Amino acid sequence: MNAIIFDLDGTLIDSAPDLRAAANAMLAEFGAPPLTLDEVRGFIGNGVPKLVERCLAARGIDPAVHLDAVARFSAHYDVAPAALTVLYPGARTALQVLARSHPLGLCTNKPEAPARKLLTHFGLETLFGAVIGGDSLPVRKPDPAPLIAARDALGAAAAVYVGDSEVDAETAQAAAMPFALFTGGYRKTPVSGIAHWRAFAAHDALPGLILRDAA
Ligand SMILES: O=C(O)COP(=O)(O)O
Ligand SMILES: [Mg+2]
Repeated sequence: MNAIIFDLDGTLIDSAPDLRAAANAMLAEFGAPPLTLDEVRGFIGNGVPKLVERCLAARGIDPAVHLDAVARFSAHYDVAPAALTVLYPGARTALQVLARSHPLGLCTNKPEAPARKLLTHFGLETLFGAVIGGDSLPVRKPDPAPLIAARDALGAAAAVYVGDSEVDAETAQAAAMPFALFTGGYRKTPVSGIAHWRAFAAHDALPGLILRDAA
């Protein structure tokens, strides 16, 4: 049975407001003014260390404080990652429908602890047979290893990856998996420039999109 593996931020959940809140709390500790939601949204996709690096650069803060800044960001984010975060409309139903016939996995660049906390918050943790975060392995997406690890953990020979970003498309390609692109997430470039097998703008369409070949 083919597995279906999901990205998290910008694919299942709109988490940018909480990431922004943690980023701005961290920046305030360095005496820097806040970033807008659009700015922070544009920094998401390559994991927390990269997000923090981009925040520091945007505010002209010395990159030498990076490690300290990552710890400060995580201290803010990890206590309440779901305060302002919502599931995309239709995401829960789509997951429930797909879980009836396929093993589901999660492969995100978000660290594993807050990723699991978010799944639990939304009551989704039992739907996922494998959860790989950005700190679960020594490498993160776009390296294909985390995606392959999620597939292997599900005991599946093949899988489809569902994500929202250029990084996800590159990861799926490197792992030789078909990629379904959610067009309403945090991508930075036009859909036409992102290699994909299928694309969807609303989660209600996802089960049909994936199951139509699956029989
Ligand atoms: O943490 C990030 O930067 C992005 O997380 P994602 O891989 O779930 O989109
Ligand atoms: Mg994403």
